[in-house]
Amino acid sequence: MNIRQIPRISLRDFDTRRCQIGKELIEAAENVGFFILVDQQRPSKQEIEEMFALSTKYFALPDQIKARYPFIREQNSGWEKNAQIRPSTGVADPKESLQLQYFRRNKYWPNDLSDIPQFHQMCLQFMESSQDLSMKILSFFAVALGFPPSFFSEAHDLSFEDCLSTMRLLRYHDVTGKVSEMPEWRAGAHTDFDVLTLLFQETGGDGLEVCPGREAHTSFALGDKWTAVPARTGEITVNIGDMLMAWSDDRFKSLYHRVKAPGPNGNLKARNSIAYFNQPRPQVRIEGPTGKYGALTASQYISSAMERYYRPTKGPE
Ligand SMILES: O=C(O)CCC(=O)C(=O)O
Ligand SMILES: [Fe+2]
Repeated sequence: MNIRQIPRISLRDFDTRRCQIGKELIEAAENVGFFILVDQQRPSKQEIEEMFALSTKYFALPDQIKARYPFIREQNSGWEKNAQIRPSTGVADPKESLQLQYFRRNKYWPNDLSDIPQFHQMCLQFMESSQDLSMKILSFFAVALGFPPSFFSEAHDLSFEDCLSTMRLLRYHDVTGKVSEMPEWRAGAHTDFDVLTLLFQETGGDGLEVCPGREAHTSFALGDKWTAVPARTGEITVNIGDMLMAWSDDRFKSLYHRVKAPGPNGNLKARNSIAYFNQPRPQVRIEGPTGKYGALTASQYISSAMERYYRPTKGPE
């Protein structure tokens, strides 16, 4: 398979067009694994712009302040800078990021940012609207797999104390004057280990590329045919993660993706993105309808994936 086009799916008039939207989502999940949502009600373009403005303010804070909540691997929470070494490249992504897990919001989020007092509240709201949209999408996938429509909403219920869904604010460094010293990739090739990722990009921040052709969630399938995914503020790039590929017995595809660094004539300014990773509650059993793979709990799946994903991660700098 050699995709040249990432499907664009309009969510306009969601309630009256449910059937058509569901068909398009399932087709995109089966045949591609990446798609772009447009015309969604929430998170609205304005909410997304406000979130990017908040993220820019956060990353502009001095490193000593951000380092008060350092990345802790066991908790998949906190701030890192130049510390995530992707196994595919062996070098650290030139970026900084902050991971916020919904259920750890009281202890592990920066709740003391005097320059950005609205930080906690805005992140919370953005996660909640990302959650609602994710569950709408996942209800179609649940039915397609023969599960009840609420199957994934129950597995990802944010009202429980332990739901692992995570938002990640990302900022890839400004490379003005430094192009020749920078690694080729802003984010090295990887798959996401969650169930479903919503990725928010900003116009001007191109570089995301995907590699089609992965047949099993256990395989690497790193080909050499990469397709660019355009970055436009207000649209939402969605991709299937490894856990959903496993849960669907490999029917829905979790693709390798990466972020290419700009060349000398590209946009050298910092690139922001925001990811919302849907991860189920730890004791949920991941087992597909045909039983192709043995059942694992989400907690077991995430621990082994974190090991692969972050194996060589350095401590915070
Ligand atoms: O920044 C991007 O566009 C992609 C980020 C990503 O793939 C990730 O954090 O898993
Ligand atoms: Fe990713």
